[in-house]
Amino acid sequence: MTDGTPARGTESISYATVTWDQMHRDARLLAMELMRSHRPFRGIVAITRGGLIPAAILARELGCRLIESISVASYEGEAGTQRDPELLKAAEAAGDGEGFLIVDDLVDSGVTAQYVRSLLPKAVFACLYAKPRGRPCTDHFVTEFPQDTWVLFPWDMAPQFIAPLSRREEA
Ligand SMILES: O=P(O)(O)OC[C@H]1O[C@H](OP(=O)(O)OP(=O)(O)O)[C@H](O)[C@@H]1O
Ligand code: HPA
Ligand SMILES: [Mg+2]
Repeated sequence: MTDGTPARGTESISYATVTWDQMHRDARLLAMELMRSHRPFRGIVAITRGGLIPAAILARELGCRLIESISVASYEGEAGTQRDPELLKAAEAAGDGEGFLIVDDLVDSGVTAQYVRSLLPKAVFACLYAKPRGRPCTDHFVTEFPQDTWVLFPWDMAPQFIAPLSRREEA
């Protein structure tokens, strides 16, 4: 797309918006599920950049103070085409992942999750949102979106003035 709006592939795509409030609520729901189903985690590994905000909320709720990060790049360009994941920074403090929780904002194709899991095979993986193809790659998630829907996160949006219908030339 010429305006920079992301679209994976050439197929038509719908958009779903996620607000800060919604993300916060979903992260708290995820924290409740994780508290119910796991022993306390030694630490959290946030997948940058999208995983950083959910990781901060989960760390607060779960009482985790050891936060590691892992940086992986796989999407590029305005069209958002995906290439093989490239490791920009490893999660050295997490070893093989034993006792750690890996956190990301969403799983789409599952490529990022699969790659990070291969590096930290003993960690639990959690994210807020999942699309059908990525769903098997996560142990926990809160909400599913259709595969052909692009999720617009709050950091990708800004409130904008919009003219009333009566003032729009082509209303
Ligand atoms: O399941 P996948 O198809 O691999 O897609 C999911 C990944 O894509 C996005 O990150 P992106 O690589 O765009 O980088 P960012 O987090 O830095 O925005 C998102 O935050 C996930 O990490
Ligand atoms: O739907 C999405 N939204 C934002 N970033 C993404 N990265 C992969 N899929 C998505
Ligand atoms: Mg990401």
